[in-house]
Amino acid sequence: MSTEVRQMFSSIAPRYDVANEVLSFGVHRLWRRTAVKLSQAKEGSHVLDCATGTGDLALAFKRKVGTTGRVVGTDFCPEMLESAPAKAAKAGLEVEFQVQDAMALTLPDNSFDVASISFGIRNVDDPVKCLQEMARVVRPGGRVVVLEFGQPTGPYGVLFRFYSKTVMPTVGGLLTGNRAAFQYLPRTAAAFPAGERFLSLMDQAGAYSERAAHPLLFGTAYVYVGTVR
Ligand SMILES: C[S@@+](CC[C@H](N)C(=O)[O-])C[C@H]1O[C@@H](n2cnc3c(N)ncnc32)[C@H](O)[C@@H]1O
Repeated sequence: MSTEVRQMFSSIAPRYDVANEVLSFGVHRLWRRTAVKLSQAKEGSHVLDCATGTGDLALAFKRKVGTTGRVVGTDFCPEMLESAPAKAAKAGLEVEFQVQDAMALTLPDNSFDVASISFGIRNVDDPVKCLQEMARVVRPGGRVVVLEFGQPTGPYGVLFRFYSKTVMPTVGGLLTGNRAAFQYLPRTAAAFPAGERFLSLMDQAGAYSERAAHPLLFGTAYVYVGTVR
């Protein structure tokens, strides 16, 4: 499974940012800023962004933690990481990027104030293991922040499902040449536990003293925040 996921991201990597910008109408930027705010990261904080892809959330964190802070962005797909260092350099931000599997990080215990993952946790083979691993590298009292799609309900939900099932595969396919990836991504978003159901995964991880779900845009996405025991 993870080999297939890696290959899929590898094939869309060069056009990932364009597709993300177009398909989200730029809203992903606002959601990332909300995730950074809810993490309570501050000047000087040490942050790990898992499944960082092309690095957008890592860059948003670096803007927050400043030159005295440290941000490490990791992903298990080297092709997704390829454009990240140049993006960081262009923005004048110093961020380290490493190839790492979010379920088996080769980083020491308690070495970060915050660990994050955006639109990545639904792609890992074992989300509970990933939540444990992220908590392991965060100091007690630090935070794990997850940004992930939800399943909005009501009339907006109907519209959103239509958009995900028809517009996304067509436009994503045209932009990246991989229509199947843009069928897979909304399909996994529709099936992945959201809201209270995701909070139970955080409980199963057994690593958090507190956890909360913050819905964004009528539940189109959520920011989940866990305080590490
Ligand atoms: C939809 S992209 C999100 C990228 C980025 N975080 C963002 O918000 O744009 C999902 C990313 O998760 C990565 N990924 C999936 N499973 C992973 C794992 N087990 N370990 C590390 N990265 C993983 C993929 O390579 C891909 O870059």
